[in-house]
Amino acid sequence: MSRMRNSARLLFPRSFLQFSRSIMSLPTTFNGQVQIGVLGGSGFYKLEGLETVAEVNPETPWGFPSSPITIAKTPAGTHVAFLARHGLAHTILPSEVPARANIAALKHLGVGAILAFSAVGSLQEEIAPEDFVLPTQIIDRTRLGRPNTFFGEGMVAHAMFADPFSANLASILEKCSHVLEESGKKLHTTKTQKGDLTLICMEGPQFSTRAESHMYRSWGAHVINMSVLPEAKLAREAEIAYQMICMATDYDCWRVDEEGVTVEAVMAHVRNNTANAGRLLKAALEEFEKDASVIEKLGQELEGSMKFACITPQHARPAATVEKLDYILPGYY
Ligand SMILES: CSC[C@H]1O[C@H](OP(=O)(O)O)[C@H](O)[C@@H]1O
Ligand SMILES: Nc1ncnc2[nH]cnc12
Repeated sequence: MSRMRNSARLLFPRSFLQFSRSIMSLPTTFNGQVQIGVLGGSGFYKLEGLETVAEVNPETPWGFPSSPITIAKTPAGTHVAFLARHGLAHTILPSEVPARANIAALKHLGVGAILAFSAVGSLQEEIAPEDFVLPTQIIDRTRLGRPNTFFGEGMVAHAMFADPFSANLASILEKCSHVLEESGKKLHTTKTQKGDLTLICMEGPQFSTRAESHMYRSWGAHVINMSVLPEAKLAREAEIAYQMICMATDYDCWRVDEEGVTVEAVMAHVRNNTANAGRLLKAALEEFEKDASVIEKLGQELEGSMKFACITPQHARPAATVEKLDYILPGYY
């Protein structure tokens, strides 16, 4: 036994062994209520600085999520669920992200509000790499038919999506802009911008051509990624308040004298962005905790909306579909 342990030491560094032991001993179920969900994007694969209380990997009616979900607790007792959108080792293409399973798993844990982090290209001069943006609008440029609804299979529903993000979540994040200012970066919001901030969601995985980048700018768009859809639509159907936090990594390819965007250029800013994302999240959680009713209200923001969004009369709803939807909207149909 001790010989086995010694040979493991030779193969793996002590820190790795300690890390895997701590993961192995975590509970794999969680029966409490998780209030906040966090989706980590490129470069943001784990939650730092909070006590981890469980790691779950639920099979939802739409399959398994992108990664196991880490459940952590703040010192004040708020539970936060963290999920890595592209998997822990970044193995999932934007078009392949199992967004339905991700959102369903978070909702089933009780999550009422999601903070979704994303690396984006900037389409405007004033949004510099490493600035953050709270978008208010989306233009859908996805092309490969990513599954974008929990409905179908005999049940038809149409969710309202005119304002795809949660203004209440955004206003809490706005109060934390000092976190970015302390490191010389900006948080761009409707207030700083004096109007909407539009996020283009392209299919990828290749970056845009220059002509596309110019076209998006002519549409008045501000930032571009490959991730917000269908995530935001599914959060809406699951009645979860959702806000994306865009972290600029590059100027895409509209600046004519500059090289086009590459993964290398993106990754050069990801480390600083992830550190700032952690700080912003910590400040936002503290902001939520100043008034317990804030989180409760966020969870109630969309409550009941999907009951009335379903147009299929009760007698025509297939039992199997109702059962599936019960996972995210229990007792609704
Ligand atoms: C690594 S550059 C392109 C990639 O980055 C963004 O991912 P995420 O939103 O998960 O941070 C973008 O949407 C693309 O998927
Ligand atoms: N320029 C860009 N286009 C699409 N997604 C991105 N993610 C980061 N930079 C991007």
